[in-house]
Amino acid sequence: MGGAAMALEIQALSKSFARKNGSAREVFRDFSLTLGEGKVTALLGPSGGGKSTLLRLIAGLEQPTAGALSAPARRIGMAFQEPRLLPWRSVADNLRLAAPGLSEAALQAALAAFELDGRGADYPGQLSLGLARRVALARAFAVEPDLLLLDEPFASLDLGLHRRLRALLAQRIAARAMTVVIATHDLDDALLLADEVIFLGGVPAQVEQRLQLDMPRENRDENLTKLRTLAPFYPSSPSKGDANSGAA
Ligand SMILES: Nc1ncnc2c1ncn2[C@@H]1O[C@H](COP(=O)(O)OP(=O)(O)OP(=O)(O)O)[C@@H](O)[C@H]1O
Repeated sequence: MGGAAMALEIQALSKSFARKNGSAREVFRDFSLTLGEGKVTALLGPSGGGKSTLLRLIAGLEQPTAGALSAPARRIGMAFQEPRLLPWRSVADNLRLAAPGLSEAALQAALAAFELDGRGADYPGQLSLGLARRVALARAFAVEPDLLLLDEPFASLDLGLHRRLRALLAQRIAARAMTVVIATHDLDDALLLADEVIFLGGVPAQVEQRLQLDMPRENRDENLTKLRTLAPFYPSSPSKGDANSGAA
């Protein structure tokens, strides 16, 4: 296991969508990026900038218009912007369907990791958005991924829930060796979770900046104000001005 091993190589990738008027929306043109094995990468950028599209391309859910993505054969765990649980299946069955062969002990551990003890028999319709997001994350981990793709995993949660879930995710990331890509527009998410932050911008999207974060993850909460100064060009999320990100 070499430190320089590549988890994912994106070479000269282009992706366009057809607009209703027939013109093309060019999301990526000749876009190249290499992500390191076992690293946590945050993709940061404005809404509509191409983050979800890039995750979907990496996952193989979308095909590039041109260019190539090379990734070793791997198990992919993914949590989408919307939790996308199967509504007619219990929480436990949602996990079992994603991870066939999941033992009962592993199922319970996956639920417990996201504070879902006792929720296995619930149905998605009974869950708040915060709980549904926890289930979506537990499901992504249940597959024991070596590539974990997370698209705005805390979107639309109030600040307290956002922080709590982020802290739980940080614990799970620390506990398992895997390559992680998190799309977010929240600078604090990136600063608290990532080994590297990739700032995307422009149309078509380009890498505007790359920021390596060497500080141990467990020390970042108390240093968040300092960490934010590493990206003075990127606005902190409104309503998240205080330094205490509440990992407790
Ligand atoms: N299936 C699609 N058909 C047409 N256009 C699409 C499709 N998917 C994405 N787009 C367009 O591609 C652009 C990038 O969208 P994308 O969802 O990747 O951005 P994003 O950075 O993830 O934004 P957000 O945070 O709002 O999800 C947008 O202009 C979007 O309208």
